[in-house]
Amino acid sequence: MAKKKKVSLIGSGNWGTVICKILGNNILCNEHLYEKNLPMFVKKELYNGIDLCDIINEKKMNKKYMPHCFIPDNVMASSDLLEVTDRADILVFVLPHQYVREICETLKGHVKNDAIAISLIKGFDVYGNKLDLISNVIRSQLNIPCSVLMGANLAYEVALEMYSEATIGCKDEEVGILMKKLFQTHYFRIVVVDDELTVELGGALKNIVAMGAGFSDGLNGGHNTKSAVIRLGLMEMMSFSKMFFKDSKMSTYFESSGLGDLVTTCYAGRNHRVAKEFASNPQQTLENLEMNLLNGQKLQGPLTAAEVACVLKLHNVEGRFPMFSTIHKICSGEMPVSSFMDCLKNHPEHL
Ligand SMILES: NC(=O)c1ccc[n+]([C@@H]2O[C@H](COP(=O)([O-])OP(=O)(O)OC[C@H]3O[C@@H](n4cnc5c(N)ncnc54)[C@H](O)[C@@H]3O)[C@@H](O)[C@H]2O)c1
Ligand SMILES: O=P(O)(O)OC[C@H](O)CO
Repeated sequence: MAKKKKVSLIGSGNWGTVICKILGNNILCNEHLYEKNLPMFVKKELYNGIDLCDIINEKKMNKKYMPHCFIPDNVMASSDLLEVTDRADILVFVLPHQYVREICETLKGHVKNDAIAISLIKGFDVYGNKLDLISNVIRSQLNIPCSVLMGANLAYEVALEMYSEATIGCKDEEVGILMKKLFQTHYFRIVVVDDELTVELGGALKNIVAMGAGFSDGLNGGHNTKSAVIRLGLMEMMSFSKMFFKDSKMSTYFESSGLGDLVTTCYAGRNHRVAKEFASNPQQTLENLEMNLLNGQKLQGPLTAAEVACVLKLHNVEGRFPMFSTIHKICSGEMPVSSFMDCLKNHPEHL
C-alpha cells in the first residue's frame, strides 16, 4: 500500500480557515490516502487576551478571522511553522501575498525534496525592480513544483457551502487530478487547466480592478458604470498578461479564475468594500479603513496596484494601462478619488 501523504496548511485567515474546513473534511473521507491530522500554521497573536491557536484547537473555530466556520477535529493549529510543515508531502499556501517571501525564507532547507505545493494566494512579488509570480517565489525558494488554485471564491460564501467554482492551474496532469480530489466538494467545483500562469495572473490582477469597482460605486456610479470598469479592467488584465508574460493564454480568462473572479470581487469582495467606503468618505485613509473594517484581514488590491505600477513605469507603458495607473495613483494619494470617473470617460478607447 502506498505511504499516506501528509498535507500541511500555511495560513489561517479568512480564506485559510475555510480551506482548512474543506481539506480537513476531505482528508477524513480519504484516510487511506492521507495522514489524518491536518496541521495548520497560525501566526502567533492574541484574541481577547487568549492565544488564537488555543482558541482554534479548543473551540474548533477561528473567532478572529472566520467566526462561523466549523473547523474539523483533525485540524491541528500551531504557531510553529517548521513543526507544521515537518515531513509534509503537500504544502498548501494561503496567506496574504506580502508575507510569502518571509515565510519561504523560514522554510528554506526544511522541506522534503519530493514535496509539492499549491498556492491559493492572489498577488505578485516584487524583488528589486522585478515583478514575479507568488508561485515562482515558492518554486525557487523551496525548489519544489507549485500549482495554483484561484477562482470566484468569496470566503464567507464558500463557508456557507454556497455553490462556487474554482480553477486549478497545474502543468502536471497527475498532480492536477490529485489536487482536484483534495479540494473539490459537492459545493466547491473545480476545473483543472494546464495554464497555471494565466490562472495566477487572473487572481492577482482582478484585485486592482475591484478597487476601481469600489471607487465607482462610492462615487455613485451605476450598474452600467461598473460594467465599464469590469470590461476595461479585463482588457487591461489581458494586455498586461500578453505584454509581460508571453506564454499566457487569453482563453484561460474565461475560467472561474479570470472573468468569474473579476465579477464576484467587483461586487462583493473586501477590496470593493473598502474602496467604496473610501470613495464615499475620502477624508479617511485606505489604511485606516482596512484596519477598521477588516479587523486584521488584509487588502491585496492597493499593494498589487503598486507592484504593477512599478513595472509599468519601468517599461514606460503607463499610458497603455490608464485604469491600473489611475487606481494606483488614487490608492497612493497622488490623485483624488474623484478623478476615477474621468479615467473611465477619457479611456483611450473613447477618444
Ligand atoms: N478571503 C477571501 O475571500 C479569499 C478568497 C480567495 C482567495 N483569497 C486570497 O487568499 C490569500 C489569503 O487571504 P485570507 O483571506 O486567508 O487572509 P486574511 O486577509 O484574512 O489575512 C489575515 C491572515 O494574515 C496573517 N498574517 C498577518 N500578518 C502576517 C505575517 N507577518 N506573516 C504571516 N501571516 C500573517 C494573519 O495571521 C491571518 O491568518 C490572499 O492572497 C487572498 O487574496 C482570499
Ligand atoms: O475579498 P477580496 O476582495 O480579497 O476577494 C476575495 C476573493 O479573492 C474573491 O474570489
